[in-house]
Amino acid sequence: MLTNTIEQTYYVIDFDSTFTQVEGLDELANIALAGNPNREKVVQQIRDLTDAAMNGELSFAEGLRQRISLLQANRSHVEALVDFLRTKVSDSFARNRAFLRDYSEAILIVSSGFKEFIVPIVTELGLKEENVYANTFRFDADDNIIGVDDENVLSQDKGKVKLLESLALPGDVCVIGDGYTDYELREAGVASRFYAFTENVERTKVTSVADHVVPSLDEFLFLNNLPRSQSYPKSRIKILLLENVHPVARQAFEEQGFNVEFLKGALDEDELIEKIKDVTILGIRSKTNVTRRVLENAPRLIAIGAFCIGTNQIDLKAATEKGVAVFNAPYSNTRSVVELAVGEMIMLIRNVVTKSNGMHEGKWDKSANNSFEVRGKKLGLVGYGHIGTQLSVIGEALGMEVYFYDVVDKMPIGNAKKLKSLDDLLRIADVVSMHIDGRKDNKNVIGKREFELMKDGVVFLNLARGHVVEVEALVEALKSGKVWGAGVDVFPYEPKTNNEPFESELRGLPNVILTPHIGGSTEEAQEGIGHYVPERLLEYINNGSTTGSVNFPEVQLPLLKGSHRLLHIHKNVPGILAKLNNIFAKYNVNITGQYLKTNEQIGYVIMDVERSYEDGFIDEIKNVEETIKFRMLY
Ligand SMILES: NC(=O)C1=CN([C@@H]2O[C@H](COP(=O)(O)OP(=O)(O)OC[C@H]3O[C@@H](n4cnc5c(N)ncnc54)[C@H](O)[C@@H]3O)[C@@H](O)[C@H]2O)C=CC1
Ligand SMILES: O=C(O)CCC(=O)C(=O)O
Repeated sequence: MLTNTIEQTYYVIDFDSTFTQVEGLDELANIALAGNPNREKVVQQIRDLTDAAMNGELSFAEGLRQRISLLQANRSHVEALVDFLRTKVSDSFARNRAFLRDYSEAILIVSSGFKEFIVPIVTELGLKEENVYANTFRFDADDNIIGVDDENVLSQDKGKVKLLESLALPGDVCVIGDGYTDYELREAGVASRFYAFTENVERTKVTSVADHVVPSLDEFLFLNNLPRSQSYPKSRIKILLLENVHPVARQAFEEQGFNVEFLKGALDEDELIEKIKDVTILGIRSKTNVTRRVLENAPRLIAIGAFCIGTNQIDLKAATEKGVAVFNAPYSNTRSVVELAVGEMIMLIRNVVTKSNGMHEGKWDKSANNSFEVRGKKLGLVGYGHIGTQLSVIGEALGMEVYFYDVVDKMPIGNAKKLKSLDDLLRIADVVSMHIDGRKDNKNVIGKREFELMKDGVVFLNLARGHVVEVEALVEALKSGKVWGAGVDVFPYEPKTNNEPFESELRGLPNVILTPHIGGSTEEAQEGIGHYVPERLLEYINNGSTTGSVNFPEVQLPLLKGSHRLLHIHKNVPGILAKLNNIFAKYNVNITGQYLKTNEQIGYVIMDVERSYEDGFIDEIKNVEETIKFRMLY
């Protein structure tokens, strides 16, 4: 019985598919009918009856009667059900057990399920047995379930309404549930608000009549300013994933309760500006340009994940100025690019492309003319980073002499030879392969002059970025025979989606392999990237760590335990830490951990503080003049 008579708020919470992820009776049938050849059919019949009752399409009492008669369950099945339900408590309820415990006086479980399985589950999370209102089974002498307690109003139509009327709770009542019978409490006036709970199941008939739709208990607690385990509900954090990133990425975010939008193609600047307004995390590959204009229209954006190596499509300077951390996958597709380059090089030197094209036109040209081995040839790598060095190793294993040129002094791997200038490399190589990054300065690194320096009949590969090679010059060099064959994977303009046609002067030229920017597009690479980038982003969102960021100072933070973590990103000018520390002193806030890292543009200060502090403290921190972004985690 409720003993609390003070005017207060009562939280009436449904059990099946709200407190737990599943419907108790459906699962009981599943357990009881194990081994029965008709199990699937009967369980489905029970599910249909549950759904019809939850949607308000079938009288509740009739639905319950029919379900019980289909069950064929006994007491031991109920015990097995309790064990199963322990593993099926809704995630947001499990993580908010402190709220359940601290508000247990005010929380009522009102369910048309059964006390035999509800009470053990909810009391383990701190609720009170006397606050559970539900049906009870009737058993026969052999412990078989033969019916329900018909006297209990909850086994009748409008049972929840009748119960709440009889309780006459002395305060405001709000209801959280996934079924129409939960809404009926609001409709009947015994509750002032109905929150449709959609973490496990979403019924349009129910959500359409709700005062609020809450995808998790966190959202409910946030809306009602109640104590909660998450400072900000994840369901409110929008993640926009573009360019068909691997499904494991989407799953990683959804599993943690984030609100994910997934698009197959890229967006142009205006489309992205429209979409990004309420986005907190953006995921892209190489085709979406994140310009300063885009960033200026992204007030909530805290991080960008480039699901690839290159980050030249992102205005990194503007991102840093706006306090947006950028992460990439620096080596997950390295091997895929290298393998494609090796394959293309062999096909071109061996003259396979021309022969294959000829065969498709009916030409049988069996001859060794212009077909060579790669063994003993000189491989010239422009750019000796992750990809260049991998290709260096494989080139050597194929018996090639490897030469490289890099703007940075790099250690040669194996017997590779470092050359002092690009010109030296172009003069010596039989195969020139581009592996430099896509920074702006690298526009047209290879143009007419550079092709002229190359050996006659050179093989040329560009799997780096389209703009590093002047396409007209390459076309001319191919037509003149200076370049014998080319493999091109990247282009100055690339179609945004697979529906857009590909236009290029390179189309139709013989001995040219054209691929649609798929150097990194293998199942292995994409899955690897799909795991790697979300891990970095989630560490940043949940913990503040910036490991692997390409534009933020790197900070690897300990897990947050018990404190509040303040994350302050500011312009890197002298005196900010002193200003922050003065505010801490003024409010007498105890700091349990403090970390600071800077780069040329920004400073990133992380402060772990004890949970209790006066109003005004956080506002003062946010209002420090040089603040770019501020976040708080707990
Ligand atoms: N086709 C595709 O699908 C893929 C293309 N890429 C492209 O390949 C590029 C290289 O990738 P990684 O090797 O992982 O990058 P990395 O950053 O490890 O290596 C790039 C190297 O190029 C050097 N470099 C830059 N500009 C140069 C110049 N003008 N002359 C000589 N050296 C220069 C750098 O010092 C660095 O050593 C990426 O930036 C990306 O644009 C990467 C993955 C897939
Ligand atoms: O797979 C992609 O979309 C882009 C691959 C790429 O160019 C990169 O990783 O830099």
